[in-house]
Amino acid sequence: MAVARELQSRLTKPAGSLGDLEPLSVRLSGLAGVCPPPLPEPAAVAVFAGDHGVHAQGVSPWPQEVTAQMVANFLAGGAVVNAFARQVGASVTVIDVGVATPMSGDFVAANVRRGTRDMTVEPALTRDEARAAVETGIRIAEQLISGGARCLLTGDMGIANTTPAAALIAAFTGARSAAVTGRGTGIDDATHAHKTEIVAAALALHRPDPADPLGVLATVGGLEHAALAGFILGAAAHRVPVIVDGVIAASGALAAAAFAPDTVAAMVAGHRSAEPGASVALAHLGLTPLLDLGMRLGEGSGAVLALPVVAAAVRVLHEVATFDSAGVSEK
Ligand SMILES: O=C(O)c1ccc[n+]([C@@H]2O[C@H](COP(=O)([O-])O)[C@@H](O)[C@H]2O)c1
Ligand SMILES: Cc1cc2nc[nH]c2cc1C
Repeated sequence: MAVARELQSRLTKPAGSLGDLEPLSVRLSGLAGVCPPPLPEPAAVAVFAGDHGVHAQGVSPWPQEVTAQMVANFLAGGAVVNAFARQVGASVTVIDVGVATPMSGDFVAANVRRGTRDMTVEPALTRDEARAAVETGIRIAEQLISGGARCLLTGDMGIANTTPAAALIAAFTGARSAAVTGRGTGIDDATHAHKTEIVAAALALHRPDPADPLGVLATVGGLEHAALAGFILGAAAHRVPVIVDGVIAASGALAAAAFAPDTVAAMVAGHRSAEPGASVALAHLGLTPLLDLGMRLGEGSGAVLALPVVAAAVRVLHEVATFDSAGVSEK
């Protein structure tokens, strides 16, 4: 990191003129243990899909079957994340960690159970189920890295999954339900008020202990949230940067940081999701999002859009001339 900072100071640009890209390039040098660090390519998106028992509480306007239908859409290449991934040259891998509807197709089959239990009634998962999903996330990260990926991007699909994301963010940050519960795919004021109460009720029922991340994931989390936590742990363990997408990924990132605080060093916040909990989570992690486009789609869409920004931050260290080499006068 010291070498990267010193190199940044000699490049042909005023110090600090690349804003957040400069500390990002320094951080990625530290992560890789070399300056300049490798370009973040090839890049691989992993979309973890799951369903949620809390859907029965009327927290999302969409039917649960949409999760499986969107998995088919990802596999056919027709979703937004596919279009964005083609734009930046990233691969897309889809993993079923907990979809309720039976499916066939070319996804990674790692279904732990067909949807979580309703967290307002009982723990969403057993500790063993949560652990299985975390381990799937680790395994997917390791497989993508051993296949050559030098940057991982988080993706998620799960109707109603912004509700457990809000509960996880409240549990790990101590924020109130009202500060982290948002409108998800788009709900009216009455449904939003109801969803905020559902999150508060689940937290009051389970009183999750933030020092026990597996317990938090099991009581108020989801299978894709747990898998995303593992995916981030796997990336960090291999010193590969992981671009965190929206609010679901941010809740998984909090779990990863609770398991192993050093993993934050591998995280890059791709964008600021419109979902309020995302900003609460990123602030808790000390991460500044690269993009702020008012997006709230998920699937990994915001992470994929941020990839060229991460690549550009690294490319500066590889290619930009120094004042000395280019014969440019210093101030
Ligand atoms: O990534 C985000 O910040 C984000 C914000 C709002 C919605 N989503 C996506 O929308 C779905 C969950 O929304 P909901 O309203 O059903 O909880 C799920 O498939 C997420 O990927 C994702
Ligand atoms: C259509 C649709 C696409 C999505 N992609 C991620 N979450 C989604 C939710 C819906 C409803």
